[in-house]
Amino acid sequence: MSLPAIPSSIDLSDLRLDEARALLGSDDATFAAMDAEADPRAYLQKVIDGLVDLSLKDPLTGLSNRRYFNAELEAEIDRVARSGEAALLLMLDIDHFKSVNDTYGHAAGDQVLQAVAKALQSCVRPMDTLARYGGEEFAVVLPSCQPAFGEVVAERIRRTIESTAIQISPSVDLRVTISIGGAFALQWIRSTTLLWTDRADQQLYIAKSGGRNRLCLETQPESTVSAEEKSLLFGHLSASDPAWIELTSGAAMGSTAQR
Ligand SMILES: Nc1nc2c(ncn2[C@@H]2O[C@H](COP(=O)(O)OP(=O)(O)OP(=O)(O)O)[C@@H](O)[C@H]2O)c(=O)[nH]1
Repeated sequence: MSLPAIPSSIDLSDLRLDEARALLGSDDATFAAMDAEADPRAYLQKVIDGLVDLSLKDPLTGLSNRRYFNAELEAEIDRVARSGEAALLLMLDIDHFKSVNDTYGHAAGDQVLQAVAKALQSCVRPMDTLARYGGEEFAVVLPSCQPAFGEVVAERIRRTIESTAIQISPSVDLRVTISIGGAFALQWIRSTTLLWTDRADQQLYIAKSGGRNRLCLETQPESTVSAEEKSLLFGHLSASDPAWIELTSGAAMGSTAQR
């Protein structure tokens, strides 16, 4: 098999199917017989890494893509249903982005998307998942996020974007704003990614129609688990047990809505 020159990074659009099939079909003896300089194993590994990246990341911004984000959201729903911890989903949409494209061109629009993605990354914790959700819309899920903290983070994001100068040419710096809608996970209840994102999207809609460059967070929904259900779930704990005190306190069940 003749191997292509081994590039330092793989552009998957250059990969020919017969080459990929030959590499995948190679056994150890074939690899051993190949020119050591060409290092087909490294090439194959780069192809695999490239395919994994492609399936999980948005190529323009390098953020997680929607597919990966939805899987993370699903996992967070599961975690919240089991632990009752607070978790916040934020949907973020650049304001009047069409006019950036219309005025400065699509390439400049792409630069703005990349700059916004970078700025957003600087505002979130490593444990948060940030994604390009589509077009000019981003999403972030924040595990272990109490309402007061969520509001602070969302406001920090809004201000960071507003104050970021984006250089699209040597003489043009742009500034854009972002609208943010947020919704907390339903604690102790297994919801769906669709219902959760719908609730956050409704808040985003309110932020947009309220004038843009603002955030709207849904108040944390009351837990629908009654005191009786709680005692069935955690009845094995005594009332003086610290775990019971934590579980039945407002902080654990998120019964108060803070804005
Ligand atoms: N440059 C660039 N533009 C994109 C990309 N994806 C979507 N868009 C553009 O994003 C724009 C979205 O426009 P609208 O949905 O009208 O929203 P908007 O102008 O931001 O207005 P509001 O959201 O209501 O504030 C459209 O012009 C799309 O072409 C992309 O990958 N690159």
